[in-house]
Amino acid sequence: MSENFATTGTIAAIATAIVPQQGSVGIVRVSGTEAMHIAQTLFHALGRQAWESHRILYGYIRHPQTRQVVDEALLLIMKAPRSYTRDDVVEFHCHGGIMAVQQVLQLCLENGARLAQPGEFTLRAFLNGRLDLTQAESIADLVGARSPQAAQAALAGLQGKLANPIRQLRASCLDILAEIEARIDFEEDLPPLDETKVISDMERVAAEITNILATADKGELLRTGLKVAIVGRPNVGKSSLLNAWSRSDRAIVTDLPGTTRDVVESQLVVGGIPVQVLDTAGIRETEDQVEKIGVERSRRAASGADLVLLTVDASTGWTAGDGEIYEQVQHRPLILVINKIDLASPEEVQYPKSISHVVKTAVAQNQGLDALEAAILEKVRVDKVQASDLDLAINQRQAAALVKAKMALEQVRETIAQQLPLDFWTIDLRGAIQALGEITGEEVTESVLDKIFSRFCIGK
Ligand SMILES: Nc1nc2c(c(=O)[nH]1)N(C=O)[C@@H](CNc1ccc(C(=O)N[C@@H](CCC(=O)O)C(=O)O)cc1)CN2
Ligand SMILES: Nc1nc2c(ncn2[C@@H]2O[C@H](COP(=O)(O)OP(=O)(O)OP(=O)(O)O)[C@@H](O)[C@H]2O)c(=O)[nH]1
Ligand SMILES: [Mg+2]
Repeated sequence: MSENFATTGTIAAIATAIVPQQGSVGIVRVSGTEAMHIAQTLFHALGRQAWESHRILYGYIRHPQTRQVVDEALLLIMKAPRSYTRDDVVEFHCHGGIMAVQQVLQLCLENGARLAQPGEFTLRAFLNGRLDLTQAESIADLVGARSPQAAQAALAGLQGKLANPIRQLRASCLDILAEIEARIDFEEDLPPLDETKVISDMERVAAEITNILATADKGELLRTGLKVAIVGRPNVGKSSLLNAWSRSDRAIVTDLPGTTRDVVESQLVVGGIPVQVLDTAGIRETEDQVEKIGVERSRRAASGADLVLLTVDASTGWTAGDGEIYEQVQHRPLILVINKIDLASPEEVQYPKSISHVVKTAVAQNQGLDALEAAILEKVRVDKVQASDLDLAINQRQAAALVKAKMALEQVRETIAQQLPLDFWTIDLRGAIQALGEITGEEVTESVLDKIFSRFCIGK
């Protein structure tokens, strides 16, 4: 392992949010051989309570030298191997805010622990065999989930709904490999290799890989979500759209053109997909210094978004200003929102024929938002996320490894077709086994682990 991930020693970290005012309880977690000793040094249990595994003790945390009380707290003990990491774990459940947990963490560090790296508790759970790599990734997904559906998909992964089929595929490949290798090693004693069966077994594996690969797009959408920028001329109703859509007063709305100066964002869920919506300053030529910067930010938001909602005003029709904005964003995935249809017929709006997706709204009356959501899902070519999608939704790392495995299997087919000797068959078959093993972590390099676990938060 890299020095970042030294697997020995006792690690400690604050496991709960460290934003002030963001929790009524704060937890400091400690894992490793010194965990129990640290607990006994710092924690003073009241009365006669047993220091046993899976017990909660009530008492005080005290500075071991000054005896000064740092907090009134609970102590949770989980002895190896019945813990999150499979090592001894203790947790100090302190009062929330940041003062208590920061002091308790400091005391842990002064008494035999070192600060945990991001994801290091989960890394230990992986290295100690409690979790496979897909389950560890699911934990990061669960913590980062921005929609109930994304959380549900992460939980399925945590329960092994990806690991199990991948392990089975790898086991099938290992069986095929054993069949072939036996023929290489003990050629004379065995019946000849059933080539047709080898091929059909490999095809079954390849077909299953294809099925699993088909879940990657949805997995990506559930994990990273969509960034949607609302752009248009001043006063067309962009901020009103953000507010109506998010059922909030997030953005200032007035009848003065040029109200919004900065990018205002809101987090929504559309058909199960987390969506970050950006309301932007109305785009126009202006001499106002502040507004100029705002307009520049609008352009940047549009070019950084997965989808642009070009919003126009039905009561003014399509104007030259709309045309100029369209020219700037037309190469991006785009939906035209014709707003204020309570004031004028949308049929009067002469928009360019190159625009394929059009939605008519009166956002001030909450009209047309369902149609807008439907158009967004259609534009990004996904159906609403179904419950069955949430059982299996792979990430990009897993997809890349599956593609590698599939290509390796195709290569074996090629080798067989060319009637090359058995030794050659095994080379690519081993490649497929290796790629499948990378997904669950049976075969994984340190740099891959570094990449996966460094994305975790500290304390996880
Ligand atoms: N206070 C607290 N809450 C938490 C966690 C935690 O670590 N601490 N968790 C984590 O972040 C999650 C719960 N996950 C956990 C997963 C496994 C074990 C555990 O001890 N597993 C043992 C089996 C225990 C037994 O058999 O009784 C094991 O798998 O070996 C504990 C928590 C969510 N809530
Ligand atoms: N009648 C009607 N008025 C609307 C509708 N949507 C917005 N408005 C009004 O249009 C005016 C401008 O709305 P905003 O949401 O501030 O417009 P904006 O596009 O954000 O404007 P800037 O921030 O200046 O670019 C306000 O007076 C809104 O009440 C609508 O659907 N119908
Ligand atoms: Mg605005």
